[in-house]
Formats: sequence, C-alpha cells, structure tokens
Amino acid sequence: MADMKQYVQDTLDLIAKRDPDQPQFKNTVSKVLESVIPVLEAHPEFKEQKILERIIEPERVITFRVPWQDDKGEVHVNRGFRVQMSSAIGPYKGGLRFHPSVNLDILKFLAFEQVFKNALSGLPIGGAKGGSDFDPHGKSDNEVMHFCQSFMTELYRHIGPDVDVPAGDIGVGGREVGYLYGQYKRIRDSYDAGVLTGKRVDYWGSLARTEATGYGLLYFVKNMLDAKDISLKDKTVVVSGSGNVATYAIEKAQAFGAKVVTCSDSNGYVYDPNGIDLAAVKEIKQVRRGRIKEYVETHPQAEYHEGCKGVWTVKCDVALPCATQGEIDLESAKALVANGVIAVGEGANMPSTLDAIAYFQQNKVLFAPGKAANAGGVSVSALEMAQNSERLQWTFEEVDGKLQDIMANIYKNAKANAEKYADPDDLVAGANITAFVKVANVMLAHGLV
Ligand SMILES: NC(=O)C1=CN([C@@H]2O[C@H](COP(=O)(O)OP(=O)(O)OC[C@H]3O[C@@H](n4cnc5c(N)ncnc54)[C@H](OP(=O)(O)O)[C@@H]3O)[C@@H](O)[C@H]2O)C=CC1
Ligand SMILES: O=C(O)CCC(=O)C(=O)O
Repeated sequence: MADMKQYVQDTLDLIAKRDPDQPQFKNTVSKVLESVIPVLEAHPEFKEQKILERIIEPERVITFRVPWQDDKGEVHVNRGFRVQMSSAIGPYKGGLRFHPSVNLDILKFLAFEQVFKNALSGLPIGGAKGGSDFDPHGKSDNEVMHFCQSFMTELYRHIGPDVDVPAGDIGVGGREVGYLYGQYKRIRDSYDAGVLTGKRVDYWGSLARTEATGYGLLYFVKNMLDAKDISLKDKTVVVSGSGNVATYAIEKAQAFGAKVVTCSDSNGYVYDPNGIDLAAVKEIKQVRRGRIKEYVETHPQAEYHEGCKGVWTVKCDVALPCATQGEIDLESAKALVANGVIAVGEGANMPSTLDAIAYFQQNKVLFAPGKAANAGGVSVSALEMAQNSERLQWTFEEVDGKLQDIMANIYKNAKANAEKYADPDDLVAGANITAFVKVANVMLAHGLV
C-alpha cells in the first residue's frame, strides 16, 4: 500500500512541478488517484507501464486566437482551447464552455473528469473539453454567431465524427451548436452530422439530448435512494442554476413527486415555498435570456436573494448542485448537514469541494458524484452519434429508455466497486475505480501510445 501511495504522491508532485498554475486540475486528479490505490495494488502492471503518468497528460492541447467583431464594428480577441485528453475508448468527446473564467486549468480538470465519466457510460467515447473565455451574456445573436464562426474556423481542423466530437456546456446551448455546425459544414463542404452533438432535432440532433443531463441526474439519484428504500415523493429539493442541467433536473424531480423550492443564476437565487414554477423559469431563461430575479415579479410569494451561496442554507432533503464547479464549499456542506440533508446529487462538474465531499461522507449523506450522476448528457450525445451514423432518428421514449438503463448501470457498477474496494456507500471511490480500470486496461492493450 505504501508503495502505491508513494506512486500517487509522486504523480501529484509531477503535476505541481510541471503545472504549478493548475490547482483545479491537480485537485481533481488527486481525488481520482487516491481512490484507485487499492486497484494499483492489485495491478502492478499499471505502475510498470506508467499508466498514471500517461493518464494525467493530455494527448493533445490546442490553443488558438479567436478574433471577432461586435455590432459596433469593434474588434475583440478571445482565446480558444480544445483539450483532447484521451482517445483510449473512442473519439475525443466532451463539451465546449464559453465563460470568462475559462482557462487551461479549468479545461484540463474538466477533460480529465470527462475521460472517466465517458468510460462509466459504457459507450465508445474518449474524453475532451474545450471552450473560450468569451462571455455570451449580453451579446446579440449576431455577435454570438460571428464569435462561433471564428472559433470554428480554427477548431474544424481538429475535429470530426471519428476524431473529436464537441457539444455544449456552460454558455453553449442549441443556438451556439447551430452556429458552430453551420460554419463547420460550410468549411468542410460535408454534412458530417456526427461532428457535434446537442444539435437541434431538425438537423439530426437526438430527441431527449436537451433533457438528458438533468433527467439522468434524477435517474441516478433515484437508484441511489431506492437502494435505501427512500422515495423522492414529497421530498424537498434544493437546486442551483437555471441553465440546461438545472431546468431538466427540476422537471424530472417534480415528475417524481418532489417539491423543488429553489433555483439560481450567477447573481442570486430564488426561493419559492410553493415549489418552483418551471414554466416561468423556462420563459425567463430560455425565451427572454433574462435574470432569475425576474421570477419574483410574477410570483409574489417567492423571495429573491442576491449571491449564490445562500441557496445551500435553505432546508432540504436533497440538494442538487447544477451550476458550476466549487459551488458547495465546506461551510455550505455544514449548513446542508445541519439542516438534515439526506442526499446530494451533483448535476454540475465538481460542484463540491474536496473537503465538502469528505464532510458529506463523514456525516453519512448519500453522495452521487458528478462524473457518475451527470453522465446522462454525454451518454445521450453518444446515442446521437450512433443515430447520425445510422442516419436514423430514434423516438424520445426509445432514447429516454436507454438513458434510464445507462444510469442504472452506472449506479450498479459504481456501487459494486464501492462494496469491493471501499466503504460500500462511497460512490466517489466506486465510480473512480470502475472508470479507471476500464481506461487503464484499454491503454495497456493499445501498447505504449
Ligand atoms: N449541459 C450538459 O449536458 C452538461 C453539463 N454539465 C455541467 O453542468 C453545469 C451546468 O451546465 P449547463 O446547465 O449546461 O450550463 P448553462 O450555461 O445552461 O447554465 C449554467 C447555470 O449555472 C450558472 N452559473 C454559471 N457560472 C456560475 C458561477 N460561476 N456561479 C454561479 N452560477 C453560475 C448560470 O448562471 P448565469 O446565467 O448567470 O451565468 C446558469 O444558471 C456545468 O458544471 C457543466 O459542466 C455536466 C454534464 C453535462
Ligand atoms: O455531450 C457532450 O459531449 C458534453 C457533455 C459534457 O460536457 C459533460 O458531460 O460535462
């Protein structure tokens, strides 16, 4: 054990030495590597073949200039990135994020998570992430289109249906995917529908992809609660965010009979004691692209609070962080536990800090880690790729049925490995081990590449 602990520590030291400016990447890697120590013990060949040193190094990182012009004719220059982390299991796959905070550290942590998430899905997809520090907020459709066209004018050389298949993430939804796809098609002079996922259904997107991450999160949480004979019916649920993941998490939680009392954006959160009116949220966010505080203008019983952290002080049975990384810190975890939370399901990528996760686990809160619980989105993206290859489109019910099976399998495999190697309820360890073993074994099979 001491030997493999040292191997993990040496690998983390290597990151700290090579990339001292990438703390989020190092944090993410540390949690995964710490979980897989028992597997490294059982498989000395992983160390002999330097699997850890290889798995932390992206296969390729692309950075590029993205010049574009706003509606007033002013020129702007943003930075574009694609981190192609691993193609062991399939073409690079993972979303594009447009947000001012985007940098290489964040994209490497997201790409690393994506490798393991995609392995958990059981589908043939490797891991990648990309994006830009461009901020779509407050931009006209025309400006967003010009930006997307410029971004794709470089990215197109690095992607393809069997090479790398981007999709959406924060700040990249159906509108952006449409503009990106249009420019790709124009430059390549080829329809290649499978080059991007999250497309609109009328140009060969998959039914249920829009809903998949949020619905998948609830399917996973339901599996986790069912195993403890706990029902979601009549439970109080707190959700953060009001974007793609949050919206459809709220929709499915409500369909399961839960009462969702909050949602948020980066300015603040809404608390509605009667339960969130999802149609109103969709109107504000999807139609008007407005701010969540507008909700209280038509819902006088609801309260709006400036700032995002307060959402975790609202009393609830189940908490579903669906906005962004690091949004639940130790203080927020303590507030949730003090208020009696039973379960936390991560819709976002790494929304809980490492000390928050440890606190939940010490306090026996059922904890569903993002790489397992939010894998429904990328899974349906892989189903979109399959449909594009077949040149067919499946029904909503068919895709949703497959999504339910995929989420049940991810839960089952993570639980089985938690029981085999760790605390039986430690789904963080269970998910990390399941995914790591799969990727590491395929890397061995491919030789030294
Ligand atoms: N879309 C997908 O299929 C998948 C997404 N995820 C993850 O889920 C999370 C949400 O993604 P998605 O719903 O697609 O993104 P959206 O852009 O649709 O929504 C993001 C939401 O989070 C809020 N938000 C963004 N940044 C911050 C911040 N720094 N602090 C507080 N709130 C913030 C946004 O508010 P505002 O409008 O004010 O910016 C918005 O409400 C991300 O972590 C993403 O990586 C994971 C798996 C798949
Ligand atoms: O559907 C995809 O490829 C992107 C999903 C994604 O970015 C994620 O799972 O975080």
